[in-house]
Amino acid sequence: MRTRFRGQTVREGVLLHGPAGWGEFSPFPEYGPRECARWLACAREAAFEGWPAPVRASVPVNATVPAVGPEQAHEIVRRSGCGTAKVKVAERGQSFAEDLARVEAVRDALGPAGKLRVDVNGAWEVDEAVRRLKELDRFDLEYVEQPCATLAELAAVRRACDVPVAADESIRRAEDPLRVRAAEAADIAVVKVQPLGGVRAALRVVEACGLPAVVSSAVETSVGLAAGLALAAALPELPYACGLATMALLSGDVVEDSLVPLDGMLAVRHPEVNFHHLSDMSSFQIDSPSWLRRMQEASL
Ligand SMILES: O=C(O)CCC(=O)c1ccccc1C(=O)O
Ligand SMILES: [Mg+2]
Repeated sequence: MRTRFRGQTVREGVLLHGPAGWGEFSPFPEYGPRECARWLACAREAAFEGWPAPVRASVPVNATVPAVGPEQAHEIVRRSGCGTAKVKVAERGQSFAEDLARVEAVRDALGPAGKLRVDVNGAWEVDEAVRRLKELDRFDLEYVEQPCATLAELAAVRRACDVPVAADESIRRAEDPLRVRAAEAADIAVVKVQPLGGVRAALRVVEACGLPAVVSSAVETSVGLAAGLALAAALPELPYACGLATMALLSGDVVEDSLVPLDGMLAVRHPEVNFHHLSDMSSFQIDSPSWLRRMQEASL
């Protein structure tokens, strides 16, 4: 990876090939077999079934800004060509002053017409969230993603402030979407295809949830991103830019023609792995026995 993201600097996973094309199985290191079963179902769907028909040929995407300094944040947004940016805030070990400086730099790079959202990854208490969102909203927030950890806290933030609330971590398990709706905890659902078990499973989650959806990546290669793109392409409504411009966070890819946006849009496609690309790069290393074990355990 180019910069640390979610505390990680290396991204690992398995690529599957089947009659429908390539699939990616790349659960984060801390995920156990039960959770990994859904990630594997997503890869299997990509390789063996393929995806539902798209209703659009391209998808608007946001630039993703990790918890970097303001100059770097400005540069990331400027180079992305995207009119929407999502900024990570509340990174462990950083101050709120650093968040403000990063968000200010991103607003400057976007200009007044750009859309700017922040992602807290559940790190704030309710009072803290309400106070900080009031301050951050001087940079005009489109929404805040997962300001607090629990549904009750999300609902409290939503009642107390004007910034729309998106649920991300609260959507990950199949039984959660209905509870998000019942708790009136969010205005928007962030959906990721691997943790939800594939494109069809994620479409069902969005339908059950009844909220506008933002498709976001788990920082995959172009093979994994293609599944998220297929979901975004198949959703009946897509009112927000999606978090699928994350190839910019990785230092390498496994396909020739990477899924990177042009003028803030990703063209819908399912790219093929390029073997030359893989074998040419000494930077691609993987511990195969441990990944085979993870796949087997996820299949039980
Ligand atoms: O949504 C985006 O812009 C990019 C994806 C992203 O932020 C993300 C990627 C991997 C794991 C968690 C998250 C997250 O949204 O919290
Ligand atoms: Mg998030």
